[in-house]
Amino acid sequence: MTDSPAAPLVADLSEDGLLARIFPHLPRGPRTLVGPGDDAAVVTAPDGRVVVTTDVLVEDRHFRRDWSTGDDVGHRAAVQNLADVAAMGAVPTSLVVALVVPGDLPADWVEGLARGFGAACGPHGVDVVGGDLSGGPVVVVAVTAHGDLEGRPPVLRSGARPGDVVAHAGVCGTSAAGYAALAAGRPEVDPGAVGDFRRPTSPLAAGPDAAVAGATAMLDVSDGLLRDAERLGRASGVVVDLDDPEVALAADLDRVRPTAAALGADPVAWVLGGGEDHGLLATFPPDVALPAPFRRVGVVRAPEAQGSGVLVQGSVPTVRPGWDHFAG
Ligand SMILES: Nc1ncnc2c1ncn2[C@@H]1O[C@H](COP(=O)(O)OP(=O)(O)OP(=O)(O)O)[C@@H](O)[C@H]1O
Ligand SMILES: Cc1ncc(C[n+]2csc(CCOP(=O)(O)O)c2C)c(N)n1
Ligand SMILES: [Mg+2]
Ligand SMILES: [Mg+2]
Ligand SMILES: [Mg+2]
Repeated sequence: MTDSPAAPLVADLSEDGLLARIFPHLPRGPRTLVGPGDDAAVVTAPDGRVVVTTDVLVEDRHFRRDWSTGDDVGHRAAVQNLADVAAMGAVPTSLVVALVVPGDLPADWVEGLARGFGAACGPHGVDVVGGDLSGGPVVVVAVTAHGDLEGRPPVLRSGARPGDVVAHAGVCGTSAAGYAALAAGRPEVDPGAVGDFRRPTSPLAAGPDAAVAGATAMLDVSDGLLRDAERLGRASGVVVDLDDPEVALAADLDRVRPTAAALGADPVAWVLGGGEDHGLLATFPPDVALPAPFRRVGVVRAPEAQGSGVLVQGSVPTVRPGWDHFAG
């Protein structure tokens, strides 16, 4: 299939030929003054400030080509970057996409990747305004995202104060369940979770909504609830004390429990330590009505003897806290 003329490999095309297959899939709206095709893009920045963030996906580290299509990887790469913009309380506006592909990759895979970006960005009015293309030994997708604070102050990781309510929007543990099902060679155990692993959805509108409601700190949960809550706690110099997960995260636990039972895994470890769901974790002053779909998952406490970080019901968590590329 891969060597038929109808399905060319990347190596059968020129750079310009590959770009010609990518460009038609990229969303383009009125914010973009100069889009793909020139030396750089030009976009509007009405606020006078620009939110900018970058995240990379590496083949066999973040995705496997026998587990995910090009469309899936494009979608995931877009969402994980859009979630970082939303986590600042901003509205995502545009992306640039740097792509490394091996010559033996089917060109259709690259076109699917562009389509995945379009599918994830288009509905949010986010434009893909440019990028870069290189050959290399494995697929690498590096995305830079921009966002608009619409006149509001950014919501940092460092603003949580003792007494604040800790709240989460989105799901916890579903992506980990999907990953585990794929890793066990049993994707049929939970096709929905496998779908969420391949194409996570982030509650992007909840970021600006949290900012408007007065969120004191926020981040997206990319590496696991415990690890990211700990980051927020340390950045703020406080303790994020999560409520009993069996109560606060009952819906997430119920969602993955049958899959965990089928695979002999611990659902609490997935919900507290699984990453790549890209929900938003935020803190709010205690008198604030939580904007939908945020739900309370804990409370902020002053640091005690153990310093800042994360606890579960006042105790040091016992499950693996989440993903770290270099530590266990
Ligand atoms: N190579 C780097 N050079 C400069 N700053 C970096 C580099 N890598 C990460 N950072 C910065 O460190 C901070 C933490 O980065 P990190 O990637 O952990 O956050 P994230 O993108 O929200 O999470 P994740 O990548 O796990 O989804 C960010 O402010 C990021 O810009
Ligand atoms: C093939 C394969 N193996 C393992 C995983 C799990 N995984 C990889 S990176 C990461 C955290 C977020 O990364 P980052 O911090 O870089 O955004 C997680 C949970 C996967 N997705 N695919
Ligand atoms: Mg990052
Ligand atoms: Mg983040
Ligand atoms: Mg990370």
